[in-house]
Amino acid sequence: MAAIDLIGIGSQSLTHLPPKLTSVKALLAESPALSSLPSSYTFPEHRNDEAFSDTNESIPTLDFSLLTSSNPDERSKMIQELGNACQDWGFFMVTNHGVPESLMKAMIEACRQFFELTEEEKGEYEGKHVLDPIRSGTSFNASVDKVLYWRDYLKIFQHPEFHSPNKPPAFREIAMEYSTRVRQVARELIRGISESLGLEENYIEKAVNLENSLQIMIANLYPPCPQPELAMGLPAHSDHGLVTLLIQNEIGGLQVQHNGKWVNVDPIPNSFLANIGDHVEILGNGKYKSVLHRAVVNNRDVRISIALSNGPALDAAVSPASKFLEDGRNPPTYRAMKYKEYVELQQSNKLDGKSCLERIRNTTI
Ligand SMILES: O=C(O)CCC(=O)C(=O)O
Ligand SMILES: [Fe+2]
Repeated sequence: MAAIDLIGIGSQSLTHLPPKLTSVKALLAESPALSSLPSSYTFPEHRNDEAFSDTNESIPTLDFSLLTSSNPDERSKMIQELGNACQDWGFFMVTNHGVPESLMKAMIEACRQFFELTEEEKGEYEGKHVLDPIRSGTSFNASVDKVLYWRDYLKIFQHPEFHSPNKPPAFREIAMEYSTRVRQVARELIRGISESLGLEENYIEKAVNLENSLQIMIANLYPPCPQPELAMGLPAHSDHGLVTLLIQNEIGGLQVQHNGKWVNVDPIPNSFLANIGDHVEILGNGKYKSVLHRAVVNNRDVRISIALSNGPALDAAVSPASKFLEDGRNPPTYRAMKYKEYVELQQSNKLDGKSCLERIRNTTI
């Protein structure tokens, strides 16, 4: 594979991550003419060997306004569609959600500006424990990842307590408004999902103590990569919460598992890409699957994505709804664990291409 010269001024190759470089951004600032991927980011196995969908399948699109429609027929039709989307894909696009496009763009811009801060400024949030309310870093879990991922991140708790970095100055106000609006969309989706599972509309809300739900903003930066086919932005994983709502700048990179094959997802502008997380899979005792997805990188454009993970309250221990256990004939597939412990379990380990649910699956059945 020919090495690609990112900005065309000669070539330079790095085989090791220099000490003290804490982000992909810093690596590229230090070596702007980097033409080959440092070995610390190179995956030995070839991604192109994996099964790719050869059909033109695309994830379903749901019109959010119909979910909140006062017309009961429209609403029940939409609940049915939501249930089908959860069962067939675990992923769907949400349009007509009512969150202003200008706010979505401002949020992406604020995150871009955060990543532009100096390493020193970002350093305040580095090396933190997984339950610290603000943390930034690189890769997924750089202390245990054998090969580093081509990704820098910022993770901030937005609820039940709101947190924000102090810089850039506009971040706080934009994030406060954005996360509040997204939480409203997430709550409606959670109600719809509850109903689509044949449960009371507010069953999930009560079971997970949604009033005190943990909402985390995860901003991901994927700079252009000299040999993208050898690197990975974020490996296959499922999300730990209930519903994740994702936006991105206009650059694609997300791939979703569907029927055992990878499918590229190109979101339509001004929409959310939604997916269900592990805790919806738990609540339905496996009826809806929390689907594996990953982010690949490219050699041209900076990609920014912002995922808002909406989960149970930290101290809620969620278990399958009794309806799915059918008087004990279907034993629970997962053992109950406090969400706090589950988040710690997922975030403190390597992402190994499997869902964290594998770790709490009951093996005696
Ligand atoms: O960057 C992406 O599109 C995926 C991000 C993601 O899956 C996550 O942050 O959990
Ligand atoms: Fe994810």
